[in-house]
Amino acid sequence: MHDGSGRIHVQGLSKSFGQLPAVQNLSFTAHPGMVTGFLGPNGAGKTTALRMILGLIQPTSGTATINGLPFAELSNPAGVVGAVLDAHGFHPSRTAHHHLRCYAAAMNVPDEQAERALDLVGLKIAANRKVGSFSLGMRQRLALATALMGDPQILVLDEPANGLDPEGIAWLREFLKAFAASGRTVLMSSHFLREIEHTVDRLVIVSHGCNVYDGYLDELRAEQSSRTLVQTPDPQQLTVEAQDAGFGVEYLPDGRLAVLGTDSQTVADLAAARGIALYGVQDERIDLEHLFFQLTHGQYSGAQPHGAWVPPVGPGQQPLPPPGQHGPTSSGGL
Ligand SMILES: Nc1ncnc2c1ncn2[C@@H]1O[C@H](COP(=O)(O)OP(=O)(O)OP(=O)(O)O)[C@@H](O)[C@H]1O
Repeated sequence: MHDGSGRIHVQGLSKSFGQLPAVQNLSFTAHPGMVTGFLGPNGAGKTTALRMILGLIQPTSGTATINGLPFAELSNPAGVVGAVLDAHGFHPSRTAHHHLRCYAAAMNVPDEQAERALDLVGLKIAANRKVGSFSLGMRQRLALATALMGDPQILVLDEPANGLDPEGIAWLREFLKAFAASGRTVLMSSHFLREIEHTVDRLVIVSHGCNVYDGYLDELRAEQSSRTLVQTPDPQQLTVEAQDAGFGVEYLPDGRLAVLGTDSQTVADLAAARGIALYGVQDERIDLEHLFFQLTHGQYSGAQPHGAWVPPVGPGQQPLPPPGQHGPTSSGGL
């Protein structure tokens, strides 16, 4: 159990490469005891921001601190932060075990840490195989094992699910949740919301280098207007009752009613109390993927829906405001 002090704090962080503003005025905090997802389309600036947090590149302006200090000033960096930015670059003829023992020597930690780390990431069975024969998913696990060698307080992971099969993704999810539940901190990037939506507690969404959302995933869901879709032989009466109860109502082309801002139980209770028959009632699932597309204002090429959904913001129009108080944290535009 860690003491809960592992905190990453990013304040007004910016980085330009020549004329290109890769990261613009980025601010957020990754808290202990939580998995924070750092989400954005390709090229949104995630890796650049993570590299600044880890002291690998200098910001153009702003600060990134870990436990209140820039990474370079941490007295025991491997014991504070374990990072995976890239699952390549292993020596192909070294075994996984040999690779980790080299790290153990470099980090001045006991060799047993190598076995422990391999065990933690489920690679013990491949400990004596040469890394050159590893799949991308196995390399991801080995990279994670390397990051865990110092028994760090904080994990910083750039696209850790890349190359993992569904079983590997499920394993990673449980691993990271357990890591955070022990009072430690996870900051993980992804460009694919569905991949991390069951893993993260908080979300920082970036687009074109700027924050467009910073808050809890549950709040993001809750702030979206929800609808309950209802099939009834008496839509007019249900409309009157729903409106009297303060809910908006829309008529759908298929004959159903959409009752706005409530849930199926409330609508069913309302109908039952007034003796209105219902043939079907269903909460509309909030499609976070569409929401992500909306927030990133079309920068997210991977979220292009299958021809059915049209982004709510057209060229030249103002972007829709992000939800609630977690709205735009930068005026840099979506
Ligand atoms: N060293 C560099 N020199 C010049 N431009 C760079 C450099 N590193 C990143 N960039 C540019 O900065 C922008 C942000 O890149 P970055 O890799 O941080 O995005 P990302 O969100 O991590 O994307 P991806 O999901 O594709 O990895 C991109 O336009 C990229 O081409």
